[in-house]
Amino acid sequence: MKRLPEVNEDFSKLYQILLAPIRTKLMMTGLELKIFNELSEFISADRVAQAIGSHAENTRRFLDSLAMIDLVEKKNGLYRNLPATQIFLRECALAYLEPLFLATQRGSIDFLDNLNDLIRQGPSPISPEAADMADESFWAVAAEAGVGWAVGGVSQIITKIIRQLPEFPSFKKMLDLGGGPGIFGIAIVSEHPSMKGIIFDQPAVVKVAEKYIREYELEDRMETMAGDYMKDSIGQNYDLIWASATLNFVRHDIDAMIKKIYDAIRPGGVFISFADGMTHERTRPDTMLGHIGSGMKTGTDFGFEQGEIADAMIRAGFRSVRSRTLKTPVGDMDMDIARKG
Ligand SMILES: C[S@@+](CC[C@H](N)C(=O)[O-])C[C@H]1O[C@@H](n2cnc3c(N)ncnc32)[C@H](O)[C@@H]1O
Repeated sequence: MKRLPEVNEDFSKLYQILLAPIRTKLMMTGLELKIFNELSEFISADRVAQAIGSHAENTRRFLDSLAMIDLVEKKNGLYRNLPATQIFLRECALAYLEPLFLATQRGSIDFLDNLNDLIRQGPSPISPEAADMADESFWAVAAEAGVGWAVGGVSQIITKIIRQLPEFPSFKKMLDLGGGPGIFGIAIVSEHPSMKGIIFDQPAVVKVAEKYIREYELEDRMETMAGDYMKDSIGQNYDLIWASATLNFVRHDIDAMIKKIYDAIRPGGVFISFADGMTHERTRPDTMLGHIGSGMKTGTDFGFEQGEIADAMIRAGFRSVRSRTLKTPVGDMDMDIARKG
């Protein structure tokens, strides 16, 4: 008789990894069908099917699966959005995440379609992805997609910290460097009674920021500046420079960029960087998985290691740097607060 092998490990984590794409497919299909728009109140599968013009039985099966992955709840045969679904996945929601999720799917998940080839052969010498990232219109689309991550909770996390800085009441002028849609700059300026703000980004991108400045009725206090922050002037005499998820693009020349930021800040001013800070030999946080595909395709490692930016701030001459890791819905991010003497 042959005995069964002895098994002391549990493979449930492996099975969850296997099922993960099903979860993604279900949520993204729910968004595509706009099914969450119908589920603000408890409703039957038949009525949902009528509303979206779908097959009744398969709609019921689909709704059951959405309940399995905790996007909706089911009670007495009726379905309703759970709170996060109601806030983030309904089309009319203020913090609607579909554009962000679609961009992430394209840039992080679809990028892995040829993973086997990428691992065997390395990046292609002519990488359309690298060309995309060098194209400002790519970033204009990314700016629209990025609104959800800033509006959907991250702005609230960062403004809570910034408004408590002892210097905050005396701030007169801030710069949101590489600000994309400018939501963080808008959120910070909105916390202050009089501070003015400038959103700096590439020409096509600041058009998106201008739209949001108008939407949040801050035209009298906010403006944009277009250019390449490595080559062009970024202005001067700022009390606060805020740079979120952007210094990655100048990681290769971080000292020059941070010196430029240092010079643009008035004495006593503050520079805050908000960026990834990888740990455990570049294996944490796992949310950096989103960058695996672009890294392999373009042959670049954009991700910062924890402390890399803080060290560059000290080298540039900042008097002090305080760093903290913040939990955000898209993973841990490091905030480095540097003060100029
Ligand atoms: C990932 S997005 C971050 C946008 C925004 N700060 C946020 O956190 O949502 C990076 C932004 O940096 C901008 N950027 C990258 N390199 C730049 C450069 N050399 N000059 C100006 N903007 C740049 C891009 O156009 C893009 O809007």
